[in-house]
Amino acid sequence: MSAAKKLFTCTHFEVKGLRQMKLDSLIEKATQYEGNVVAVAAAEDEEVLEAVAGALKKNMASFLLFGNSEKITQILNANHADVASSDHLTIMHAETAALAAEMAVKSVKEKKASVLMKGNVPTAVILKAVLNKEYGLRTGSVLSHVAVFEVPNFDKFTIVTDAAMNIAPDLSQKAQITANAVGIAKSIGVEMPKVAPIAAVEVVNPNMQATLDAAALTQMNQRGQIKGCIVDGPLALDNAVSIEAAEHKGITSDVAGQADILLVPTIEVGNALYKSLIYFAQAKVGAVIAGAKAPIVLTSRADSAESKLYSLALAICSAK
Ligand SMILES: CCCC(=O)SCCNC(=O)CCNC(=O)[C@H](O)C(C)(C)COP(=O)(O)OP(=O)(O)OC[C@H]1O[C@@H](n2cnc3c(N)ncnc32)[C@H](O)[C@@H]1OP(=O)(O)O
Repeated sequence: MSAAKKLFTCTHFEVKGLRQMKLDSLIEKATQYEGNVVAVAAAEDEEVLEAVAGALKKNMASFLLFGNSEKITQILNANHADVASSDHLTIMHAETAALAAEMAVKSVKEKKASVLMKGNVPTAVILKAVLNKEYGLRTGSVLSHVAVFEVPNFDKFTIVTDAAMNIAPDLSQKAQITANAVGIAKSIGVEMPKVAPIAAVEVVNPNMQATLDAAALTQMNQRGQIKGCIVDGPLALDNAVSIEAAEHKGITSDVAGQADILLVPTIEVGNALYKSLIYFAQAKVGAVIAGAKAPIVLTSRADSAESKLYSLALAICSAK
């Protein structure tokens, strides 16, 4: 597949005088890239095909749909007749979901596709295929979940990592998770992301591992071991995202109150933050797994169709 051509850089919208980052801008940006192909593993799923149809209508990418060809065709004809015979859709039959995952992963490995998307296949099955030593998409780095939020009343994207893959990362894994998130941030126009390793407090407490790791990550950043970003922590969530809260605590920091990336210490913190933003703050989100040979969209049934489209757009924007 030819390299995607990047033509579009603006990701801002002017909203009532406020320069606000909108996830819709990622859809617009994704349409400006050329030649992206998304391999969908076990595409026989109404909601996944709704996202595929939405992306096709916006000319975001071409799709290789692996799975039960009869069911895929039936769903497309019944619900998306307008795109069912699109030149940008290819259906490849697979007898089982596991085989569909393997075929989709192999198509990415063979550079026939630039993005992998999960369909009607358990997360563990597709991740096993991704991590397969023979045909998988390992790079030697940690794979991690990166979620980009548009939070009401916040004028920039808030990136949360890792809310869904790494359970209790150690310091080395946190450094790689940071690098993955920095790569995603840059792909959506955040040139020098500010990273806040989150803890319960903003001072080092030897009894709180999150604060020790945060301080070490800060030092690693200052010594050039974590590049392309500014890391400063530990920070509690309030002093990471609110300048007033940071000032109230007397924190002097390039990151406090302005964090682009919230690096959470464990999956529980990240998952609760992720879901709080959606359910309490009505935030919108797009997310990918980064760190593999290609970005991976792991949709879940709870995701809205809009969120699946944002995730696809994010994956396309970050595909190399
Ligand atoms: C945010 C909204 C969406 C959600 O709520 S999602 C729900 C919450 N998420 C989850 O439940 C998933 C949590 N994570 C997990 O269960 C596991 O870590 C995960 C991803 C399934 C992997 O676990 P296992 O399959 O048991 O893997 P394992 O530990 O036995 O390792 C097998 C080989 O894979 C490697 N591996 C595992 N995780 C990796 C990673 N993140 N990056 C890179 N490599 C990774 C691991 O090193 C091992 O390699 P090797 O065979 O020793 O060479």
